[in-house]
Amino acid sequence: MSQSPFTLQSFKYSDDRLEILNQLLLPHTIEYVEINSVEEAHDAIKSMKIRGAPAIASLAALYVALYLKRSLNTAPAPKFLASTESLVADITTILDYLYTARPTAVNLGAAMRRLHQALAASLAAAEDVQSATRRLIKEAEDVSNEDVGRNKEMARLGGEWLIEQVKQRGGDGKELNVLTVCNTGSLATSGYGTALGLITYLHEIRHLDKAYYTQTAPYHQGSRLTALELQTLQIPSVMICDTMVGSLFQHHSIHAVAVGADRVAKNGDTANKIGTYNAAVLAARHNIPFIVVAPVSTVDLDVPDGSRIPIEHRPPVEACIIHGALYPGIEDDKAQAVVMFTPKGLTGIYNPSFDVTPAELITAIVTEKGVAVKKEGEQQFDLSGIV
Ligand SMILES: CSC[C@H]1O[C@H](OP(=O)(O)O)[C@H](O)[C@@H]1O
Repeated sequence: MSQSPFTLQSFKYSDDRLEILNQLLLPHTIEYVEINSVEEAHDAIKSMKIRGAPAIASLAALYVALYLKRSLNTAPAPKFLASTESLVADITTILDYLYTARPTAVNLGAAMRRLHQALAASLAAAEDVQSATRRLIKEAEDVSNEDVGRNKEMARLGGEWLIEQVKQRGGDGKELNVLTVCNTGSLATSGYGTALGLITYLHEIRHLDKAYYTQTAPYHQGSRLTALELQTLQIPSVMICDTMVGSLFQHHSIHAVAVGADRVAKNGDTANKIGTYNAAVLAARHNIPFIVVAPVSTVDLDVPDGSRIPIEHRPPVEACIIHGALYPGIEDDKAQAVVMFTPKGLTGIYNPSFDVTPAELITAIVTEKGVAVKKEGEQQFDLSGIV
């Protein structure tokens, strides 16, 4: 259950065990860490040992499932399993705590809300505590189980849409070059990925020439994580520094930019990894389609536009350090290093983790339900029909 067939799995889950791949140690060290308490789950998300909007939602939900399964197997039963009401009280505290781990990615909030709703349904149906617990375990596991299937669907829909777009622009739709930002692959999801899933799909159907990706400072999701995923999948790829997007567009034929999302507002404004907005501005300047690929659960109809999306600011020190391995000697796991490349004691550091790309710069928003485009002459999307 919830075991991904992919080489790089952001987590492993079984009936009595939940482990995450510590992404702070990638790409040089593959180390899975057990998650055994709500504090460890919260810390893993907050410290970005696990990251990526869908992956953190899955991890939080699976922690709840694990906690409940272990509790059912404990003798004597823990006090909170005395009644459905005490179950609701206990789990509500856990859900509300996990929800605070990271603020921008709406998937985490949506997953926690989904589990709140399962509890409410159990109360409304006057279910006994055993039934309510089993309902909640299933709902929590479904959060993760549903992810891979929908990722494959949006990858296919987005890939086919792009091929058609390129043909309409006079190309043959083959040998496509696609730029992406950050990491949106198996490491950011329960498997296959969103924007990186689209790129993988194009590769699988032999329509991809190369995947380009930005290093994505300061956490370096591109150079540490996307690089590893593309290498593992043997997808031809080229890494660029974040500052090179304009140069890439001037000197190479790039057919699309495909990115993931942490939250998409009702009008299509999209919060994604810092640097996404830069790429979108440059894509518009070069008339390159800019595609957002994200599950429906990333669309937040309660937020009318991007100005209302909460933007996480990471600790300043994270913009001053790089995780890696000592060079030379990168074959040695013990050579893991965190290097500070700014003067000690530096102050005045701006470190937002996300930016918001306005809908007017986005060509298409791809979800598992379809490809949304703006109506002729309009600057905003109407996403009300897809959620
Ligand atoms: C598959 S969506 C991944 C999404 O998460 C990233 O953020 P972070 O690494 O900070 O969790 C980024 O914005 C990606 O698009």
